[in-house]
Amino acid sequence: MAETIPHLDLADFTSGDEKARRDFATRLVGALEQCGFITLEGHAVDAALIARSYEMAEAFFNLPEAEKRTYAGGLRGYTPFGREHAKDMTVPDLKEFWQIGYEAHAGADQNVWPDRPVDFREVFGALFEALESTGRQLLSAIAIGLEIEPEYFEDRVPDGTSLLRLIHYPPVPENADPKSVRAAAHEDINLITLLVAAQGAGLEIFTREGKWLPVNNQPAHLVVDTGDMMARITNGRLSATTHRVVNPAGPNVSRYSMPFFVQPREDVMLECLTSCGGSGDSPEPLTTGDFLNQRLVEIGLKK
Ligand SMILES: O=C(O)CCC(=O)C(=O)O
Ligand SMILES: [Fe+2]
Repeated sequence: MAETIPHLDLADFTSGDEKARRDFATRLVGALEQCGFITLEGHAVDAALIARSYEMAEAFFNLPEAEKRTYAGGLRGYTPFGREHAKDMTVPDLKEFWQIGYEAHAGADQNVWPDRPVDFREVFGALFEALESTGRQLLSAIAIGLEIEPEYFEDRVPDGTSLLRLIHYPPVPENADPKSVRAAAHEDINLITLLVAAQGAGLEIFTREGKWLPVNNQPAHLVVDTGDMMARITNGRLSATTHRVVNPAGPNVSRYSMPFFVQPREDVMLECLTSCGGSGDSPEPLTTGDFLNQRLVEIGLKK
């Protein structure tokens, strides 16, 4: 892999003719195969909405700890500092976060909304919608690039378990365990992640050449990567690239980021795609719900 992350323009897919769409799909799958990460322009997530979302996230995380904790306890809503850890890590990540899912999702996990700041629901409802529609376009391009039915993901993802996560990494506390970092090395769990460019450096990916490469993308671009569910259904063709968020090298200030984790409905089988089989050693099919439960226990979010 080159020492830069491949960059694509989604407008080639959303506004292009048939050939441009197919080219985009081929380039997207190729870039994800080679690097596991891309940066993306030409998407539907408006720069003003991103700026407003960061203001809103900052206002929420500035609320008193006791107030934030009234929204804790489930997968959606608030997760306090020091709860989640990367798989196989003993020390927690240095972050707190808030999660939002599909309003129409059936089942126990339902959205919660804080009383303050006002407009929180409106702003993050709009951000969820913009990321959700961009995610659907990317999945449809991936389906075309993988030569499966273009509607494959469209039939499995809407109203499912996808989550928008608003993360606050506070200044690193003086008494933090020296081994803990903002986000320890991990692979994402889901099909794809759309990451709204963080304010401030810190994200690094582990390249296929075995080096940590900082991600320095422009604020208006999204960072997109593939997770373990995608690796599983493509039998490793689109593998999940390890990444981390390192502690600040300069001033010890807060960092905010907003990943949108795209994943299917609970009952959807994670089984090898017809175009990716053949080696005879593809992973056992498993439901999305079972896979998620297993991973949420491993990272300390479920007992
Ligand atoms: O904060 C970031 O830039 C990345 C966060 C991340 O990798 C994750 O939440 O899975
Ligand atoms: Fe991640």
